[in-house]
Amino acid sequence: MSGSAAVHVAVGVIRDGNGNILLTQRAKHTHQGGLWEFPGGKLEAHETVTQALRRELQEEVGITVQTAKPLIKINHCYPDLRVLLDVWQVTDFSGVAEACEGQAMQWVEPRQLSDYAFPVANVPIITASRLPDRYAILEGSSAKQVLANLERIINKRITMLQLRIKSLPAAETAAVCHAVLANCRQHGIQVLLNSDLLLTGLPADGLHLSSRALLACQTKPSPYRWVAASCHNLQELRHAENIGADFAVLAPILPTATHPDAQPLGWETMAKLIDQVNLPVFALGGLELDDMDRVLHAGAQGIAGISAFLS
Ligand SMILES: Nc1nc2c([nH]c(=O)n2[C@H]2C[C@H](O)[C@@H](COP(=O)(O)OP(=O)(O)OP(=O)(O)O)O2)c(=O)[nH]1
Ligand SMILES: [Mg+2]
Repeated sequence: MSGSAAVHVAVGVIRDGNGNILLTQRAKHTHQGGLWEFPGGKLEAHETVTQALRRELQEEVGITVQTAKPLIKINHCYPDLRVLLDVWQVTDFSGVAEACEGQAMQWVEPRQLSDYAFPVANVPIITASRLPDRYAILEGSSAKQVLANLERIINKRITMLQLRIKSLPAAETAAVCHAVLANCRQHGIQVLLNSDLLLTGLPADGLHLSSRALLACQTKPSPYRWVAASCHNLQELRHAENIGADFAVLAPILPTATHPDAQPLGWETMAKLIDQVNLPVFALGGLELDDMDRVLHAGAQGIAGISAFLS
């Protein structure tokens, strides 16, 4: 199968006003029959992906797409078929969803997606649909500064952050981590601890591997709700994918004052790298929130940043 051209499929992760996601069940006799899916279907000749998305979602679930943004692209080789799943997040639509082809249909909370049996190619789509489009990196050169930065991040309505404290004495680091975790819990922010922190027993939501820690892992560290990894090139991205990391952060995309010596990847290389892995990837380095649209269209999950969320 690997030699034949991939079947290009437009797929919609459709959300209602409460954040629930629409699932339908594939007909028994079809490819991957009986499994649950995000509605969508194959591009017809001369159709763009957004045209196909619009047509398929009208045909299958009777809705008219008003706003959609790219979520993730998955290249997957089934034993009998190679597919390119071009997944879009539908954030606004008109009409009431109905099962136009007699298929089973459900609105499902993101955390309940794991209760449904999907085609194997869908694993990173499910992860992507549970992740935000902004991932903050919380740092600071003193306890006071870390907490002040957290305050600004909270005001930006961030829902996920990486805690990366490098330069504080051990006792102060532990105290600050506890304070950050308590504050984040209160505000519904998920916290991933950077692997360099070397603190055990903290009630965090996940682990963020430095690229060095990533390359030292042969399997996904457990038990963590989220495992993320810092990557700078294709080798690291592939390694993150191979060990089953949930997502990666790719850097630096643009020149940045924090890493003046690092060679930026640029937009084109970033898009090419992301295209080669089936993994949600946040773009980091010199980006601002205004770049979000361009970042999403380059294939990324969203923007990661230190200063991007501090203004
Ligand atoms: N729509 C959709 N297709 C998926 C998902 N995951 C996954 O592996 N696929 C695969 C199954 C199929 O091989 C292909 C989608 O084809 P399809 O059967 O939906 O195509 P279609 O709606 O145009 O159907 P048809 O006209 O050929 O009957 O992609 C998913 O979440 N949604
Ligand atoms: Mg279909």
